[in-house]
Amino acid sequence: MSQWQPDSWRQKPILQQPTYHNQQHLRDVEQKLKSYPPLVFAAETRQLFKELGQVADGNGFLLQGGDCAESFDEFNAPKIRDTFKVILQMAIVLTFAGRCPVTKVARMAGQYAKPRSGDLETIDGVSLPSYRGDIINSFEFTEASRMPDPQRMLDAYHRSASTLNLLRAFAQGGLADLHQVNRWNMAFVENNPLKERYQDVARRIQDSLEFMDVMGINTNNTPTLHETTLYTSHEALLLNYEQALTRVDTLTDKWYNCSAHMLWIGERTRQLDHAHIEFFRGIHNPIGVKVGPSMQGDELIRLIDALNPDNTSGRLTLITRMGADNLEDKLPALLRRVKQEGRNVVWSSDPMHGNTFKASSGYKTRNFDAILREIQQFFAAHRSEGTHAGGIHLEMTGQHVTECTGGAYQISDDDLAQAYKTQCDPRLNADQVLEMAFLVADHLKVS
Ligand SMILES: O=C[C@H](O)[C@H](O)COP(=O)(O)O
Ligand SMILES: C=C(OP(=O)(O)O)C(=O)O
Repeated sequence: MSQWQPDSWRQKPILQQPTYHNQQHLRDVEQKLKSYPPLVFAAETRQLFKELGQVADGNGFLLQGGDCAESFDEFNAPKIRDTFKVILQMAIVLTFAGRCPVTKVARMAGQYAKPRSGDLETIDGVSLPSYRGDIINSFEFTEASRMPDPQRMLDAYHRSASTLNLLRAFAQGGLADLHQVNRWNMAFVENNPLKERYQDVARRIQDSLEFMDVMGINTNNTPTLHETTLYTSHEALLLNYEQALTRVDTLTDKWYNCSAHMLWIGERTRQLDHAHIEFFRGIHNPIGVKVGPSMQGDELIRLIDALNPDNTSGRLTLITRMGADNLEDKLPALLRRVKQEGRNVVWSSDPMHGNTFKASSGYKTRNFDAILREIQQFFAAHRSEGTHAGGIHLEMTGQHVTECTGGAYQISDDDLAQAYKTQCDPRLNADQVLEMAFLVADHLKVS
């Protein structure tokens, strides 16, 4: 195999990239980004690697979630805070139910590039380049807005830095206090139409916290009760940007992509002889790869070996996104094969991307029950194959959008128009995603 360099991907075929018209501008932006500070520190990514190693070995759970695509226009503190809060609320429920550590990884602070099914979008007979995420072009449907602009990489970098700064402040500065997080959960349950269903778990968490208080285990003497660690992640799709933020760690002399702690390769760009696999094989971060319903056992083993030749636990997370109607058919054989071949991976379920459809109202949506069904089948498949259902990966927001149908508030096709804000795929809203956590908790208890 030829020698890896941060730019060796440039010799390979590549999909889902923009065509920049001003190549000099592109080079200038790349040079500037290269001179900017890294967004994360390599030692932090090694800590995440270690935690994911425990998940791969069956001793933990990965909760990964956030926007489908972060947006430059919706870049504000309440939005960041609300998603942060809801991730913590979910994590407390899952930790309690699973009796195991939950590693929290946000799709935030860099989730700006989107692969698309088509290169063009057509509205009223006018065809323009598809929106590919704010790091590339703008959502507005005009010729100028849809033109890829390298400057946007710098804008994405600065927004990612600010987002990360606020997340770190929330994580260490008091907003992550477990008592506080539990109060939010109690309020969620109290107001939920299906509160009887969720009350029991919420009350038992409350009792545990009260018991710890009585025993003198409190925020004054136990940092884990008022601080947390939230890692960041995104799809490393736009390799010009990712390369510019890839640096040699001075402590280990190894290459790390310092744009986020964890990066993943999408379903559409994971061809073995293509650029994304080449780029990912050389970075030392923990990485993910999406696994859709077309994946075959032999191909999966080749993919695992290309990305994790040393078979290190924690390096590779396989994020399955089969669709609720396909999972039972497709996943068990892959679980069996990977187990037989002794490969160490984290198995995580993305129940969103295989369950998208167009509602009668015309909106692209997903239904709560299909999402839940895919997660239930994921747990069932792991139970029957004797493997570890290691995590979930959700497109979600802490805000009260109406993008996915169903849930306790029974969002219907006709309700979607009320607050449909996503620029790409539909997200579970704050209530739906918390309900999901309470329902997933039932599975963690028995798995
Ligand atoms: O998030 C994933 C993809 O970017 C998205 O599903 C593509 O959507 P499209 O099929 O509308 O292009
Ligand atoms: C594009 C995504 O998913 P997939 O590659 O699975 O379609 C995503 O998670 O944003």
